[in-house]
Amino acid sequence: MLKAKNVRFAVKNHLLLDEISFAAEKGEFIAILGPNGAGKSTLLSYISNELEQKNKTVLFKEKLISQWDKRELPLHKAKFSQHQAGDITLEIKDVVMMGRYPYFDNTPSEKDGQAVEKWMEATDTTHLKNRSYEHLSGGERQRVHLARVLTQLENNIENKIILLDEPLNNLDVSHQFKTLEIIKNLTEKNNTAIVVLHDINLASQFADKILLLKKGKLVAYDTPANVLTEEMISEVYNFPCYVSVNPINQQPLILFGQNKK
Ligand SMILES: Nc1ncnc2c1ncn2[C@@H]1O[C@H](COP(=O)(O)OP(=O)(O)OP(=O)(O)O)[C@@H](O)[C@H]1O
Repeated sequence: MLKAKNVRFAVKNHLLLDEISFAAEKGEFIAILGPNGAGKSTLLSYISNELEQKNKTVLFKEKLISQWDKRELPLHKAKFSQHQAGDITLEIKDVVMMGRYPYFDNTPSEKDGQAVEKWMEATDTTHLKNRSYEHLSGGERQRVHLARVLTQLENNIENKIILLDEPLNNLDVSHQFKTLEIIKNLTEKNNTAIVVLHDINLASQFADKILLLKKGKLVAYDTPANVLTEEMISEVYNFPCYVSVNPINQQPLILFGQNKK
């Protein structure tokens, strides 16, 4: 579905991504984890073809991502970025409708309107539809952009990919779980999700695979049980931890800190 082969990316002699290779299969939920500055956002932007227009190291559906038609790719791939513009002067329903821009020229169709309604409902943003964006809270803004990105992928195409950079920022616990469940539902329909997360336990609970980064290098890429070990996590995050078992789903449960006794 998506293959990255020896991805290398440098800015002014500073190597941000160092020979990273991995393959994401259809239906997989992949969480990218790693400390601040590890290269998580850079990797997500790179595989999304935002950093190097002649990128020859990322294949999406067997074709170089840089060679995809610019109008066709947004129907198969959507990206949620960490930093959203703060000065949007539109009403919320129009912000979400931006996700349908690849589908119409001047006037949205009924289908476009239905897609907007569907994903506003799912992201719990319907009640905000006539509000102006600039006055929304951080978590509300986050959910509006999530609705926009999901609306973009509302079509009959199979095996789509969604790339999300810290989608849980500013969300309360119930909206964090709702968001992860939306992503999980997409992957259960054979779409692929690659998601940058900071919460290791949520990644452990929801992801099929963890891609662990440190200083631009891929440290591990495997199931949560194989990646989230005490040795690996305390080494990568440079912080002591204890790994237990989450009684809800039997996945690794990471507890940070040191026993002071
Ligand atoms: N355009 C750039 N020029 C120079 N350095 C950059 C540039 N973009 C990113 N970096 C540096 O590359 C490193 C990786 O950045 P990136 O944003 O990918 O990290 P991250 O793992 O997503 O971090 P965080 O968890 O803090 O969001 C950081 O040290 C950052 O300062």
